[in-house]
Amino acid sequence: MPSLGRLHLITDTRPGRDPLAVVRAALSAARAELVVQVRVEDSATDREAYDLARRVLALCTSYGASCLVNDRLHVALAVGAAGGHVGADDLPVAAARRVLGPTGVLGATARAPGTAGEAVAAGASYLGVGPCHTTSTKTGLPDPIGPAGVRAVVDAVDVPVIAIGGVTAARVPALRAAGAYGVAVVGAVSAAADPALATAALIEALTC
Ligand SMILES: Cc1ncc(COP(=O)(O)OP(=O)(O)O)c(N)n1
Ligand SMILES: Cc1nc(C(=O)O)sc1CCOP(=O)(O)O
Ligand SMILES: [Mg+2]
Repeated sequence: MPSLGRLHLITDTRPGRDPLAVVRAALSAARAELVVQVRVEDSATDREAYDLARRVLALCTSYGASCLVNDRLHVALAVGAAGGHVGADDLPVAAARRVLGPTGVLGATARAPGTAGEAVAAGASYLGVGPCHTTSTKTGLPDPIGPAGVRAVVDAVDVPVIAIGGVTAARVPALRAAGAYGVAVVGAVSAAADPALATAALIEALTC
């Protein structure tokens, strides 16, 4: 399995966004250090998800970066992405592992040590852990767990923990100190005035 990048950019496909332009800008700054997770609205069709994933994968490939697909593992397989990410409303982790096979990158959402351990035992190769801070990108989430919540999961598992939810470059040091291997962001890059500059700041915070 290839080594996992530390900065995961999740596509923002809410109305009025231009996810491909943001991905291009982020790749120009982070290059092979970036993982792009293609995430579409639940209302998007499989064809829309497939078309976006195909385009994102082509961009990632030209920079040596990895591409994952959120939720829709058949789309991940169809485009030839490196893997996918599942959460509580998606395929169970063990089923997702069967779909992706033994070498696919499989992320699973975990919010507490118990479920984190179960996800790893079922075949997750990394965990998305959060929400670390308040986010305006997704509704219906539990209260933020903060760096201490991330630390609790890190201490329980032996796979990389990717902290998610309200992550900014300024918040990265505390998350790293809590043991996070990397971070996943939507707004910190997608809503930035200069997405390339925002990506560079996140990479600097993750690698300094
Ligand atoms: C890296 C990472 N962590 C968590 C999530 C959230 O996944 P999930 O809980 O399935 O929620 P949706 O993103 O599908 O709404 C993620 N996508 N990536
Ligand atoms: C898609 C998603 N999942 C989360 C979780 O905690 O499971 S938080 C989140 C949104 C992350 O966006 P932003 O970086 O703009 O806060
Ligand atoms: Mg999901």
